[in-house]
Amino acid sequence: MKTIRTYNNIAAKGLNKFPQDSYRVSADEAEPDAVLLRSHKLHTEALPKSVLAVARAGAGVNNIPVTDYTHQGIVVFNTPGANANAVKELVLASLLLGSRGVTQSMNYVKSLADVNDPHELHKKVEAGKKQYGGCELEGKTLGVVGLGAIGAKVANLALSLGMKVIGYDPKLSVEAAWRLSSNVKKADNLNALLSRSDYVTLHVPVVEATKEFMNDDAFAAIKQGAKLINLARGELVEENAVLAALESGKLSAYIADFPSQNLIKNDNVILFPHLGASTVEAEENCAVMGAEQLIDFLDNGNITNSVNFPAVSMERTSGYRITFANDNVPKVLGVVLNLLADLNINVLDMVNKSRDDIAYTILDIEQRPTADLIQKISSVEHVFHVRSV
Ligand SMILES: NC(=O)c1ccc[n+]([C@@H]2O[C@H](COP(=O)([O-])OP(=O)(O)OC[C@H]3O[C@@H](n4cnc5c(N)ncnc54)[C@H](O)[C@@H]3O)[C@@H](O)[C@H]2O)c1
Ligand SMILES: O=C(O)CC[C@@H](O)C(=O)O
Repeated sequence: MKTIRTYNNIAAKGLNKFPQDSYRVSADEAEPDAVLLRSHKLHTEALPKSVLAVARAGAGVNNIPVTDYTHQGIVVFNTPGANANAVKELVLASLLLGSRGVTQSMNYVKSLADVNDPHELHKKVEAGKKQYGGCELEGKTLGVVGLGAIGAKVANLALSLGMKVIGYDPKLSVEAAWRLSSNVKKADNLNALLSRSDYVTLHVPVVEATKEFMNDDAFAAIKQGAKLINLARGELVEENAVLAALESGKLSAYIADFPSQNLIKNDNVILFPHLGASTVEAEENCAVMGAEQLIDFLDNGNITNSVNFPAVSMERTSGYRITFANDNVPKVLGVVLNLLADLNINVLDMVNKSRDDIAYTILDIEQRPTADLIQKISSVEHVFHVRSV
């Protein structure tokens, strides 16, 4: 029986993917084979030695100490694109909330709850509305920082609303570029985007290079009166810089799903809880994708959508499969293959891929691997993980 430890609320549709006859899934597994989680922070927790993989039902992996896990041979997965539509739709709401005084005018109407005379109410509603007039999105410019799964959807949606769209993504993958309308204009650098955009929306991961990249310098470059939407991560924005930009009027609104005390107190900030991906559909998509990736890894050794290991998959040609991970240095694969040859073990199929410092191999062999063989492969210099699956 394989075991999965869950953190957070994982959608039942995903949990139901684990076959009940071969998997036990709960929040209490003490020595799980794998972990399935959402935003729970693993940085301060020691994982049991039994854990082979961690799947993040979501996009951002900043709650997982990925580098440490890589060195422990733990494969970390995420679920790219599975919640992109949910975030795109909340960006649309944010664009409108930032433009039309919707929340403020709703509060004004609520404040009239005790005005019982219909004529008086009508007079007050009509008189009050002029405070909440806004402007339209059509014809305005949206700057999209990060054009991955979410950024591309947001950019394409904004074009359909009649907005002009500028994008900035120095690491844009070819696959992501295919998803993007050719009407999205490319900014050569961040400041070129910031200086031309009426609205700026952030869709990049938090990594060393992006931590607090929206700082005083960025706000100095931003167009006067711009509005900033951040449904990516709070850490991307330097909080004092955003407050100073709001104070000076350089920024006219900040809309985010990462509240803090200082932000809550500011009238030009519109905040939600961390809600970007909280739709039934997104939660199910993420849970299903995360579960399927874990099952394929635990049952077959295949790796899809890992953030630290190479993508490696192979159809099974025999019932006997060995997988191993090693430092990405010469000769390791040759040594393992020689070891098999010396034992007269025929290799039926094989795939080997590398990513940065890590190499990963799947070997289908003609006979059941013995514990002694697994031990011998484990002992090969630079091999740090071996499994018979
Ligand atoms: N609020 C929420 O609930 C919620 C939901 C989903 C994702 N997110 C956040 O949004 C982020 C993006 O999600 P995604 O699914 O689009 O991820 P993604 O990996 O598909 O796209 C990220 C894009 O950012 C680009 N990028 C990286 N560094 C950059 C930089 N310095 N400048 C410009 N672009 C850069 C990458 O090249 C990539 O194209 C996630 O990492 C996560 O933190 C938040
Ligand atoms: O799980 C969630 O609710 C949020 C997920 C989101 O932040 C992500 O990075 O995908």
